[in-house]
Amino acid sequence: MSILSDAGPAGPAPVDAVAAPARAGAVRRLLRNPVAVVALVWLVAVAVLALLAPLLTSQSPTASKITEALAPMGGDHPLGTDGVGRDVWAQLLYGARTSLIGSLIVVAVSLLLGLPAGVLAGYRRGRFDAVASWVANLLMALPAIIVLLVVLAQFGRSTALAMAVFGVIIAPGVFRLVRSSVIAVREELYVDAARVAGLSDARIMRRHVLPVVVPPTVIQVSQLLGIAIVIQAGLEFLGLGSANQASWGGMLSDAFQNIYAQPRLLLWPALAIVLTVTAFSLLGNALRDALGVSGRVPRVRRRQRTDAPPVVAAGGEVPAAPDVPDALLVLDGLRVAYPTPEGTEREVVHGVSLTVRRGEVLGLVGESGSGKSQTAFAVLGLLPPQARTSAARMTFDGTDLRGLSPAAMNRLRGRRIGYIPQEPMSNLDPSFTIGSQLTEPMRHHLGLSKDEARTRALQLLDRVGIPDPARVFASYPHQVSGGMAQRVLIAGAVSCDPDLLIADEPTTALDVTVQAEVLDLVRELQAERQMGVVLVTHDFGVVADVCDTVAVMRDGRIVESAPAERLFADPQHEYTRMLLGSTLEDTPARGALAGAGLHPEEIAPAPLTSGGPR
Ligand SMILES: Nc1ncnc2c1ncn2[C@@H]1O[C@H](COP(=O)(O)OP(=O)(O)OP(=O)(O)O)[C@@H](O)[C@H]1O
Repeated sequence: MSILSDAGPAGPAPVDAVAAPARAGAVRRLLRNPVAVVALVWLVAVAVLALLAPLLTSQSPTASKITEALAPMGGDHPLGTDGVGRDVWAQLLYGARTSLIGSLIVVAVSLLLGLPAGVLAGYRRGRFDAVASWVANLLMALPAIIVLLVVLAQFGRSTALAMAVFGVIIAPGVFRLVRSSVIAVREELYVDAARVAGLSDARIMRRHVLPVVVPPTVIQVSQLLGIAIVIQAGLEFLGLGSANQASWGGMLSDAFQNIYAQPRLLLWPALAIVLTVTAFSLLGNALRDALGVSGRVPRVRRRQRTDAPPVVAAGGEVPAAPDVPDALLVLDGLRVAYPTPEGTEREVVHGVSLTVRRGEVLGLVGESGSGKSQTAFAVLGLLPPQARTSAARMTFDGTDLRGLSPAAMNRLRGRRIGYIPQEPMSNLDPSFTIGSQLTEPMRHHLGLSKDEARTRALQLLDRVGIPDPARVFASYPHQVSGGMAQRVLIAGAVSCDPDLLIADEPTTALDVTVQAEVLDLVRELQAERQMGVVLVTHDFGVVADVCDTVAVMRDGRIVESAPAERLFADPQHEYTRMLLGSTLEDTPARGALAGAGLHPEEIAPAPLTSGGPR
């Protein structure tokens, strides 16, 4: 086997030169930002003053003494008294409590409603998403202040109640943010890779989805805290807060009534509100910088391609999969269809039948859009939720894959069915080291301890030709080359000794010099472990190199399937001949090659004209 050198197509992995992942050191970066530090100091000071209020003043914030109204600063009243003789310092301290508790109620309620609903709607989609989005839109359409006035009129003047209701009203903001973050991340290939590795939804959520959702949510929370303080002060200014509770809004209201007699009364609550709200806002901005969140929803991946012309389903008999005694994978009449905006369905796989035996490499070949990946994803149970799949038979080692529960499918994927994707980089989560991504499925499926999984991962990295396994184990995906990342994914795909390997154009995204080495590796591992392999490709050169049998797909159908040598020597279908012709357009005609007794491996690898990297 030829071993890939440390230098991939992009040169040696520049481990020291690359930036640390956004997650690591976020707190350090935050604390290095002077604006964030000032904002934090102010907010902590307000919280401490609010907490220690009873120790910092002996005055009651609500006891009015009309004889001491508008008293100047000094003596028992360091900041003087208001229009009805209440101590301003005590009101400021206890008012901070009211403001902070009120804004915490808003955030707690909005997170409690928006966060789980957003995660569930974004991850599961379907009916729950439709209903939750509808409710969110409805709530957003309600005029918040009118709703608050109605609730307070109905249930009495309670700041806590008003803030809880306000939390419900702004929960759709949290819901939408979380939902769109989850949708974006669930479309990422590395989440599919985690699913293929057999990780449960809960684990994928904890490991891959939540880390993406948390940073924007934390930023939104800091903004919400500021907004809640303003809203609360507004309600209290209007006299809608609790009468027996000191508040900054109530202080403002009193100050306005005495603006000519004692204008300084306006100063303290105004300063407290403005500085606290500004601090929350600045902290939010600093958090965004520290966490490296752009505020932009990450790009949705490109699996949902609809660029191919519509396939018109034609009649015709679908050849049934022959009964093969040692068959590992049997597909009989597999169909995949998608709903169209017009309310009809568009079938993209029209009754595909094929069989893969143990130890056999089947090449699934055809032009772009011919349905190769849809067929492979149907076996893996990874089609988008809107896809409708049916088949007369779809078995893996005797297990019926149709209607298998998600938990049972998870147990198969990763453990008994491995998957090598087409784009190595997008299939590795950038926030975790390669080691942790390799060991997780082994610990989950094989029950290995952390150390055992590490040892096995290092052996696998060595086996797939990575020269410095320990370094790559500790690296993040962006610290290795594309060729090495693909080797890592191959190591991951075979890590639990699967019986079937599905490789979806595993070399398309790689430099041409690395392609042959990766194919060699797949072939070697297949032979060592006697795995059945489905190799999706648009490249007859790859087929000639690696495959035992070939199924040629066109417009969602298999038009010809035969042992590789026979197919190259004597293609039966006109389309196969056309594809071979386009592959070999600069070489002698196929008949001449066959006539000259050439072996398929002597055919120069060349991509089909219509194929290409995604
Ligand atoms: N989510 C989807 N909704 C609707 N149609 C889809 C969706 N995903 C794929 N298709 C359609 O299914 C057809 C087959 O796509 P598939 O990805 O299987 O092709 P392919 O042969 O693997 O092509 P490539 O070599 O480019 O990967 C295409 O016409 C594509 O537009």
